[in-house]
Amino acid sequence: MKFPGQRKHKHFFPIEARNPLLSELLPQNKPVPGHICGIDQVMVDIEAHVPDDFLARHGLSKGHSMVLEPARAQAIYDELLAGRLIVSEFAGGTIGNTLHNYSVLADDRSVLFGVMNEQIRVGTSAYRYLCNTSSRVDLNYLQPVTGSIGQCITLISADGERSFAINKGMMDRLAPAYLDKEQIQSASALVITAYLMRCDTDEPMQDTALQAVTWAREAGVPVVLTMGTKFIVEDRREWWQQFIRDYVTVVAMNEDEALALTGISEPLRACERVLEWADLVLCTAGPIGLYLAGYVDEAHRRETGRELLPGTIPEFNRYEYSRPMRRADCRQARKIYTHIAPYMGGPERIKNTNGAGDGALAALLHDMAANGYHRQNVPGSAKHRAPHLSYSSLSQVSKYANRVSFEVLVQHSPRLSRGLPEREDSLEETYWAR
Ligand SMILES: Nc1ncnc2c1ncn2[C@@H]1O[C@H](COP(=O)(O)OP(=O)(O)OP(=O)(O)O)[C@@H](O)[C@H]1O
Ligand SMILES: Nc1nc2c(ncn2[C@@H]2O[C@H](CO)[C@@H](O)[C@H]2O)c(=O)[nH]1
Repeated sequence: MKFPGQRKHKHFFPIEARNPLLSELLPQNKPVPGHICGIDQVMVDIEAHVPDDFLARHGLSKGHSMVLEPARAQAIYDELLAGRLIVSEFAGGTIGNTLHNYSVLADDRSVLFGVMNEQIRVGTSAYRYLCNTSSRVDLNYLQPVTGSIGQCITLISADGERSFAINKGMMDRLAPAYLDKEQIQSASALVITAYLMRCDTDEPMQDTALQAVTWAREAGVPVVLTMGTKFIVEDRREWWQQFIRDYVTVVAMNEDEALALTGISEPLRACERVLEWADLVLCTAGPIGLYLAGYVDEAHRRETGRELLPGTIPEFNRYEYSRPMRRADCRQARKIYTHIAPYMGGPERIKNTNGAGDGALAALLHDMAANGYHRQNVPGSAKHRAPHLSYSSLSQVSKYANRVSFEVLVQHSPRLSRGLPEREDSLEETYWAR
């Protein structure tokens, strides 16, 4: 596994160096490998650039994701095709993107649970999906189906905002029998999306997701939930709050989803509320940057070296140099927060914002998985005197997450085509320099 973020040499993982002392301490000479698991509605993104009246004409809501009747989705597709407006067909799905980006950033294995066409012809959506997925994403557990994976018509407006119209195909047909308990219970994290819960009542996806989170919870594997779109949350706010209380360790959302979930529009206050139900919160806020919120035990808190920030919670970033912990692992839990403005003030030109949030989450997952990996391989390290959720501080993770979002904004697809530049050897120093 690569080190999360790009740091100076002194911070690099010692475990790859084959330290002879370490080899004696550990029964095995090879580092124990880690992995993360995710469940997704397997789909491709079919991207087209359209004026806003196109969305209005087709009854689509800007910025959101709607599942359409197949005939309606087909009509949109045909119109785009006739107008030669389709620019690409690329692997998508919010969890597929997150796992792919995780594998690219961490150079580590991730396991995707989902469906895949039993027979694949060159050039079809299923073929595109496989072509555009990192070889570090393990696709061996996919459930074969007769029928197609989903198609997500991704409509990009002039301002870079994206709206989704989905032709679901067989994407919600994933049955619990195609999960692997052992893989889930030995993972560093299980990632799911709220989208999984909007399947039809006769489709198994919701039950499958519930089975997976139950197994993860049983084994103490962090469950990471990304909210998807505000509409899913708005419809069942109480249900989601209870779901998070019951199963979820980390919530990832943008400020609209935060509002839908908590009724609070200010991201910091919304994060504070979500901390009543979960242990760690990532809230992206477009051009405002992003917030991370979590808990630390008073005995392990670390004060920031940056200036204290004003906000609805005054000096909220005071302990942002702390590494987050589960609330239940703290003797005296304290809420901690950090905020970071967009990397380098944001890109000069945003290609499209699709997947910027997924990118930030992949970075957070990388740091969490790195912590598990390090704990397994160097269990006696001072880093693990307390059970932290991440390897780095809240502040450092936010920089890394933001840096990855930036990389997604300046490229075309939500999936990273390569990792971050190796020579960016210190985030601290290069962070604000253009
Ligand atoms: N207009 C912008 N200018 C500068 N940075 C931006 C802009 N939009 C997004 N970002 C960066 O990308 C991150 C994530 O963006 P955003 O809040 O739009 O995610 P999202 O809505 O969850 O996206 P998606 O659902 O497509 O993955 C932000 O925290 C910020 O760092
Ligand atoms: N799993 C899933 N992903 C979606 C849905 N709608 C949009 N997305 C994905 O969200 C990604 C951006 O976050 C895009 O690449 C889309 O493929 C949905 O209903 N389910």
